[in-house]
Amino acid sequence: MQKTSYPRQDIRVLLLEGISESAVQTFRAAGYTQVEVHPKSLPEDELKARIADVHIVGIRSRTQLTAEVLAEARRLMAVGCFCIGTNQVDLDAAELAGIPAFNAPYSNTRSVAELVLAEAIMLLRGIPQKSAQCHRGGWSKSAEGSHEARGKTIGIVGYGHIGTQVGVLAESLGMQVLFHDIEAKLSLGNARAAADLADLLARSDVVTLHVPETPATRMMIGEQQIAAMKPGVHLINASRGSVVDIDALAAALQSGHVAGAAVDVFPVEPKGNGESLDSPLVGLDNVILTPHVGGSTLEAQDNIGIEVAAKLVRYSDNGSTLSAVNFPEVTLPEHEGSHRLLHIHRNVPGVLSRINEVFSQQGINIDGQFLRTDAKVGYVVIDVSTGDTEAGKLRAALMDVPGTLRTRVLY
Ligand SMILES: NC(=O)C1=CN([C@@H]2O[C@H](COP(=O)(O)OP(=O)(O)OC[C@H]3O[C@@H](n4cnc5c(N)ncnc54)[C@H](O)[C@@H]3O)[C@@H](O)[C@H]2O)C=CC1
Ligand SMILES: O=C(O)CCC(=O)C(=O)O
Repeated sequence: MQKTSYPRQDIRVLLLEGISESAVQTFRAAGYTQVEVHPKSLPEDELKARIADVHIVGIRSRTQLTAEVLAEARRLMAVGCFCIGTNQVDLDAAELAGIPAFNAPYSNTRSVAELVLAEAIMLLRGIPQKSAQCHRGGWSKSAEGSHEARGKTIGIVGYGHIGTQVGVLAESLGMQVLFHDIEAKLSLGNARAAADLADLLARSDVVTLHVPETPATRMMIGEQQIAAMKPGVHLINASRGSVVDIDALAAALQSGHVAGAAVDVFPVEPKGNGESLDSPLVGLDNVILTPHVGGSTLEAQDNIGIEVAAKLVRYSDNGSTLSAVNFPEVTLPEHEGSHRLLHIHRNVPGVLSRINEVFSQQGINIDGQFLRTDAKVGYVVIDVSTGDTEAGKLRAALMDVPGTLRTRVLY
């Protein structure tokens, strides 16, 4: 069990992977002066050493916060994923260490959708091959293999925030929109749900993937699914590299069954700028390769910086876990004039009554109490009107309650 109650200027924030300056400004404006920024992810050994000393860590998609790394994070109180995907964090391990993780679920949605639509047009026109030929001194002016987007069918796998935006933009070009999702989804515009994935694959001229990385989406597009697509189909993957069998895709691009592809995410991505991409797709003229930049626009990064930093500040200052991805969500009022005790514990019977006993034994009246639980963890927030010494004593007693994972006092 860790001690994690500090004044703001003692809270150390580590931001990795070139997180936007807007995040730094958001922390500073809130009184957090110890903000360290790194342009890249850190090698695992260095990450373990650095994470041991910080209270808040901010990452993007490259840093793997595994259970092993989190075990070194003795002081860590919150994780910020300055992106949409949170598959790079062992969310269960973080929760059981009493560490909520926050992300930005919408701030780069539009950026990904715009890139995907642009790529669909480029692929339908055969522009990647034509551009590559021109770069090599070739000149092949021909309409062969070039098509308008208008009237073609785009099949969207994963009709969530990004998928629906892609659908709306594609319809504005006159495309037919088909989608497949595991959840029942409201169709926007004239989009239609496919009967199933196989139906979508058989009917689409362009297939675009917008699912999260889960056990069910790993390799969901393999040799068999690619074979089930129309000959001459185009495939776009800006979701996660694990979703597509990259060797099967490379073979289908070489055979021409898949006419073109745009790939932004890879099973193994370089650790930083300057390292090269190792992929069977490298060197294929009919492939647009991008270095995981679907969400990398200045607009998106600026918004993500503000959004995630504000969530982290709110949790640190106030205890609110609204929109945490792995934690019971509590929206809390301000606590001016009172001390706020945060108690995170394993969700087992009897903990709450032991917590309340601590207050009655010390003769302290509770001003307000908030509780949320999920299957693994309970999160109790208790406001009391006491001095610093009494709050410290209460916290010490709360730390001894069996099942306690973490406590904090907000002054
Ligand atoms: N290339 C990039 O830079 C970026 C990539 N992403 C990736 O895009 C993913 C999607 O983002 P959002 O649309 O915001 O997420 P979202 O959660 O709004 O939508 C995902 C959709 O996929 C559906 N889904 C989940 N499992 C499925 C399955 N097995 N089959 C069919 N549908 C399934 C969900 O029901 C949901 O509707 C993120 O999880 C992230 O991995 C997100 C942002 C930027
Ligand atoms: O911009 C990034 O680093 C990651 C973008 C991404 O893949 C996401 O938001 O899930």
